[in-house]
Amino acid sequence: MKLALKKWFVIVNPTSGNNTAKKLWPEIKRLLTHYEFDVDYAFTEYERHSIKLTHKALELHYKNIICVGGDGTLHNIVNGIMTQNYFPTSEIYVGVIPIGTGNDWVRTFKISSHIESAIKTIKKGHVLTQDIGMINFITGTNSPEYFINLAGTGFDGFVVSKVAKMKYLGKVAYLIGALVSLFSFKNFNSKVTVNNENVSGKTLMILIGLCKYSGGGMQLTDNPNPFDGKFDVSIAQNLNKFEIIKNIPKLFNGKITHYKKVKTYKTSRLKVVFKNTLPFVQADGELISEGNFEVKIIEKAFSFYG
Ligand SMILES: Nc1ncnc2c1ncn2[C@@H]1O[C@H](COP(=O)(O)OP(=O)(O)OP(=O)(O)O)[C@@H](O)[C@H]1O
Repeated sequence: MKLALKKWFVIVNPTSGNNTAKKLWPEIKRLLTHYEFDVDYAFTEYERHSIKLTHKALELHYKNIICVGGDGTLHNIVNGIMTQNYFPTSEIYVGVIPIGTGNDWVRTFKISSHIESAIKTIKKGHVLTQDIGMINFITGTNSPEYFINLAGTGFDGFVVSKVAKMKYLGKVAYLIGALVSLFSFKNFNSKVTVNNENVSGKTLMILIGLCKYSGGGMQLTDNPNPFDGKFDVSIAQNLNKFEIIKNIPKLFNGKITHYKKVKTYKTSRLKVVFKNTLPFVQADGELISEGNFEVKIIEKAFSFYG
């Protein structure tokens, strides 16, 4: 078997950032060579292909992976890392060259969206190891889904389903997606079990955060720390359309968590049970499924250059 410990495997999602990754790849490759990275690479050919490419890279003993794409590509690489048995997950090192629409995860760590600066960050070789979230659906046969940034359900998942069709608009797609969703989304009934407390009733959305930003720069959880072994959870209760519109600036400046109908928690696990309707569940901006679920933290599971 090929031993590739000092080589880098680059996973390129050509569709990221409205297909800009494909156009930028020759320049990225040139810069990687300039900074003396010894790379092999593969383009993703279909949705979630990064999971399989990650498995393949690890099978070939590449422990250094570079993600060229957005939050969705990184999410899939994380799911590839968490579902393999070749190496302990924290001993696999990921570098990110952000070419997405939202690029939310990198904002927390101030990894630049400028290609050469992002490559320099990887070259510096400074490794951080953060916590990962694991979602298990209680009903159905879904295998666990892992997330690195933020998972959510309700209005949040509904917006993600709308945004998927409008990413050609760029970062503003998230805000427009939220406004469009206002007219069709209905609050749902849920019971959230968190820190031995049951929070029941009409709910707008439930957010489970590890890092600070989502939805193209929104700050929806109170004070997330990806290294403290805890999620920052926000439960937005029965907000009406007027209250949502009034609070739009607070979605971006982080003050939404201070609103009277938003409850916040720090916890390492929680359970969400729905009554009647089953809203979409999203993880790192990717729609994953519907249904009752449990979430727990896996401490210090993901290592990256930052
Ligand atoms: N070859 C492909 N064809 C179609 N979809 C793909 C392909 N490769 C990957 N994907 C899917 O593309 C989706 C979006 O990728 P990604 O999130 O990286 O870009 P983005 O949406 O522009 O960025 P962001 O999530 O930061 O806004 C992912 O769900 C991934 O599964």
